[in-house]
Amino acid sequence: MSDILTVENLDAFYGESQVLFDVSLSVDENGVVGIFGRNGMGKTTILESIVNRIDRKTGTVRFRDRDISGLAPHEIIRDKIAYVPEDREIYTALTVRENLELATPKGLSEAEQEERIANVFDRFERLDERSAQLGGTLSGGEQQMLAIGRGLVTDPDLLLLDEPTEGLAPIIVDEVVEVLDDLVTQNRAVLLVEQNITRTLPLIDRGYIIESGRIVADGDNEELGDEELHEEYLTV
Ligand SMILES: Nc1ncnc2c1ncn2[C@@H]1O[C@H](COP(=O)(O)OP(=O)(O)OP(=O)(O)O)[C@@H](O)[C@H]1O
Repeated sequence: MSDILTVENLDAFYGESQVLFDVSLSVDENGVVGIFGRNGMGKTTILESIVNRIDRKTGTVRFRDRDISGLAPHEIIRDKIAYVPEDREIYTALTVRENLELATPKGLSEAEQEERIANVFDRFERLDERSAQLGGTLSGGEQQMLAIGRGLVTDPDLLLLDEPTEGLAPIIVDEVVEVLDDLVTQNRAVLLVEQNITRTLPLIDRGYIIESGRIVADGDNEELGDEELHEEYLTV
């Protein structure tokens, strides 16, 4: 199967300090790929490099056959990549519906925009019930759903998700995992960054483990289920 995303020999820096070293990875069309690692290992920086939100990087990022390494973040998003960052970046003073409206691409007819939003409400009943509620008053799990919903209204071919289960109570993690499980059965590719390998490993087809900015292991979800790998690279 062909790749939707190919990252080759990526190095990334914050100022003088290098945080990614020769990272190469790929996501196949409709594939679900995970990147796992402890805090501060460089997972977010990989996603930020893909959407070019990083000051200094070298290496190549290709979306399908196109080199997108030099594109501005908004051009990358227009290229049908949605990025759901770790801090969710929802508008706390706007309602759920307004958050979704703002994320819907310009240039669609009103009917098309409405359809995109209706699709999100169909998928996330909790958001539908709270459509007039302010973003800042949602629970952590609901905010995560809204952040994912904001990605989905762009109808992306590739969804980049940064730690969607982070900071959520176990019962809410269950709900978010259910949402992700549903998402990954659709015709779109997902690149998921997580510390929580136990809960999210069943969702992925393939994955990578990162340690101090370097990929140290990769494999299918059975191979990445190895306890020794978890001990060495993931247990805190
Ligand atoms: N804006 C920044 N300026 C300087 N250093 C940074 C910046 N952002 C991240 N770093 C550093 O880069 C390294 C990788 O951080 P990154 O956020 O990519 O890790 P992570 O694996 O996503 O961890 P976390 O789960 O904590 O977000 C860390 O050492 C971090 O301190």
